Amino acid sequence: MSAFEVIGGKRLRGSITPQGAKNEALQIISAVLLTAEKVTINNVPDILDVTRLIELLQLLNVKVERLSKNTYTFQADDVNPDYFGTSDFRDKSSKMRGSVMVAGPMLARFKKAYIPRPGGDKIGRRRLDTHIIGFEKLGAKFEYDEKLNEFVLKAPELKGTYMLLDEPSVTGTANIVMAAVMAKGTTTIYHAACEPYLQQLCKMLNSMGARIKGVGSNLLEIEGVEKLHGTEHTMLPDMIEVGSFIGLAAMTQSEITIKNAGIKHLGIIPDKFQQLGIKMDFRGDDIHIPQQDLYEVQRYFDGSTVSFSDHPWPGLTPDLLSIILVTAIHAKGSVLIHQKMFESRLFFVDKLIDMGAQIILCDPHRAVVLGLERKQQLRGVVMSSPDIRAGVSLLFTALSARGKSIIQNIEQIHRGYQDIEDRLRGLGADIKTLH
Ligand SMILES: CC(=O)N[C@H]1[C@@H](OP(=O)(O)OP(=O)(O)OC[C@H]2O[C@@H](n3ccc(=O)[nH]c3=O)[C@H](O)[C@@H]2O)O[C@H](CO)[C@@H](O)[C@@H]1O
Ligand SMILES: C=C(OP(=O)(O)O)C(=O)O
Repeated sequence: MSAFEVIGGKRLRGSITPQGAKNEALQIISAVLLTAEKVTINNVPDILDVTRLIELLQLLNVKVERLSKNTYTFQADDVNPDYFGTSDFRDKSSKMRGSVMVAGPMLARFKKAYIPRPGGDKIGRRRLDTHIIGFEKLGAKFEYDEKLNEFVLKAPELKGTYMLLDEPSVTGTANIVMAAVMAKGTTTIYHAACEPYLQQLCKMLNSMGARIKGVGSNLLEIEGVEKLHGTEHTMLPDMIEVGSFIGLAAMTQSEITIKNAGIKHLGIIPDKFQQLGIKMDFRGDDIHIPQQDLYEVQRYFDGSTVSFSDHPWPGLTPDLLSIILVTAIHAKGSVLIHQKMFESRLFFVDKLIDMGAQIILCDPHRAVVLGLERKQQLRGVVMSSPDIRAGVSLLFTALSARGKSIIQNIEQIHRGYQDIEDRLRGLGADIKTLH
């Protein structure tokens, strides 16, 4: 297994361009199964989870052509649904969360779907109830195979209906939308997730002939159509990468410009980093972060301590809380980080404490960070990346620490960050891979 070796404490400088969005890519690439016609997708991030999903589609007999590093065409005109339900499919699905989203399109087009236990980050319970209940409401029958740990769904006919989701699950909403676009009649989904990932999925489906209204809200109305046709779609810049790079600039006291950041799709993300005291200028679609020796955390109007907690869109995405946590380590002031959705995403603070950070883990969901105000430096240590966002947070913390750090298990980071070593080196970081 490879590791990064990082010599920290250097200021970085330059420009960096975010990749196409990981979590959008997983939805969009699954959606190519909904038509027999050709679909062209631009700005596909070259990351492990995407490569694995594309491999899964190829095994389902989808024709895949790579036109350039980040542009692909897909044609699902001769799909082999028998690959579903094989042990190879189960094995490959268990390596990423995104695999769960081939179920919606398969159900819509081939009347049958298998959902083995998906992979993805081990960050707490990640139930699939919203997906399964949504499919059931559309008319699918399911069985759960306890031995194989797999849901088997059958739906000779999907029928539109009203549903109020138990929670606005991101992948769950995407799956139900994809199952509903060719169902008979109208499907109404209330309490739907509405992240930019979903807005982009709906936009793409509408350009394929679907009839989805309410895009961007938590009330979607989908009028079923007979069939969908081909299209061309371009992925948005990855908002989690944009947030990550803002944190990196501040932590390493660097001047960095994030090019083509997709500012209008970032929602509350820039405001949250501004609350940490980080200055930024918006120049067209670029975000310029000036070099700042110290940033001071704001307080609420009543003078109380600021807390950062996750919330479904348009609230703060849970995927940025680990980055916000490590960014707060060097700040002037204290913050509470409250990770509501996942119960195992904060344990990586152990390693940060080893490095010299002042953090109190109150319980699995809450941590208080007492900013060091640049009065103390962090020291490099050997650590292992537990999940994708904690991994990149540890990497950036290592770049802000004195001396050498080793970050093991970097496959977790490569799941979601394209060419991260080269891109950081382009900013002047001292980083190399140890094989
Ligand atoms: C491939 C992909 O797109 N993964 C993202 C997707 O995962 P994913 O779609 O798996 O996440 P879900 O939206 O289903 O929910 C994640 C967890 O949060 C809980 N939950 C969810 C909504 C809510 O209002 N309250 C609540 O507690 C769920 O029970 C679950 O345990 O969305 C997550 C939440 O933004 C992100 O962290 C993941 O990066
Ligand atoms: C939790 C994440 O990914 P996944 O859902 O693919 O595990 C993430 O992208 O932060």
